Amino acid sequence: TQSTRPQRLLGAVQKNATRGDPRSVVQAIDQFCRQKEWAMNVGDEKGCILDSVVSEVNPATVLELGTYCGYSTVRIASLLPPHAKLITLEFNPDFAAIARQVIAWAGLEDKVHLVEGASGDWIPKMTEQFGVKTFDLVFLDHWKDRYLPDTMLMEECGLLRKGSILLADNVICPGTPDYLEYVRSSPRYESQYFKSHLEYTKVEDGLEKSVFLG
Ligand SMILES: CCCNc1ncnc2c1ncn2[C@@H]1O[C@H](/C=C/CNC(=O)c2cc(-c3ccc(F)cc3)cc(O)c2O)[C@@H](O)[C@H]1O
Ligand SMILES: [Mg+2]
Repeated sequence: TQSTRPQRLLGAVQKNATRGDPRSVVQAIDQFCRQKEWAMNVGDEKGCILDSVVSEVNPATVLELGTYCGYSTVRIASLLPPHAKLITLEFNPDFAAIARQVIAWAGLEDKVHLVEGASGDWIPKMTEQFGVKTFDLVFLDHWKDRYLPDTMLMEECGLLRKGSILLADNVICPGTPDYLEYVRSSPRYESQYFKSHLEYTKVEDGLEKSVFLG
C-alpha cells in the first residue's frame, strides 16, 4: 500500500536526523521539503521568526493549534525553559501519530502534550484538563477559517491575559482575512506583521504577532 507524505517525512527524519537533537530533526524536514516533497510546515524562514518570538516571550505555557507533523512543535519546544509546557492540538489521528514520533525522535516528549482532538472541543477544557489558567503564547497554524472563531473562544474562556501573544502563520498565503481584520482593528490587540515567504517558496507570506491587551 502507498505511504503518505507525512509517513515519508517521518522516514526522512529517522534516516537523516540524530535522536535527541531537535535542530537535526528540523533540518531533516526542511531538507525533505526542499529536495523531495513540499509540505505545509512553517519552514525555515518563517521558523526563524517563530524562534525569535518564542525566545523573546520565554513562555511557561504555549498552545499550538494544528500540529500536522510536529515541525513547529519541535522548533517551539526546543526553545522552552525547563518545566514549561507546550500543548498542541491535532484532530487528524494519522497526522497526530506521525507528529508523536517526530517529537519523540527530537527527544521533546516531556515538554509537549499532544492532544488528539478539535480545538473547538478542547479550548474550553484547557483549565479543567491541564490546569492551565492562561497561555503566554499561542501559535495558530490550523485551518485558516478557524483562527478567528478559536481566538474569540480563547477570549471567552479566559485563556488570554494582558500580554498574551498570538502568533499566526499564513496570514497572506493562504490568508486569514477575517482574523487579520479582527486583530488589527480591535482595541484589545496590538498587532505587528512579519513579512516573509511561504515555506520553501518565493511566494509572499508572513506571520502576524498580536499582543492581547486585556
Ligand atoms: C475542527 C477544525 C478546526 N480545529 C482543529 N483542531 C485541531 N487540529 C486541526 C483543526 N483544524 C485543522 N487541524 C489540523 O491542523 C493542520 C491544518 C493546517 C492547515 N494549514 C494549511 O492549510 C496551510 C496551507 C498552506 C498552503 C499554502 C499555499 C498553497 F498553495 C498550499 C498550501 C501553507 C501553510 O503553512 C498552511 O498551514 C492539519 O494537521 C489538520 O489536521
Ligand atoms: Mg502554516
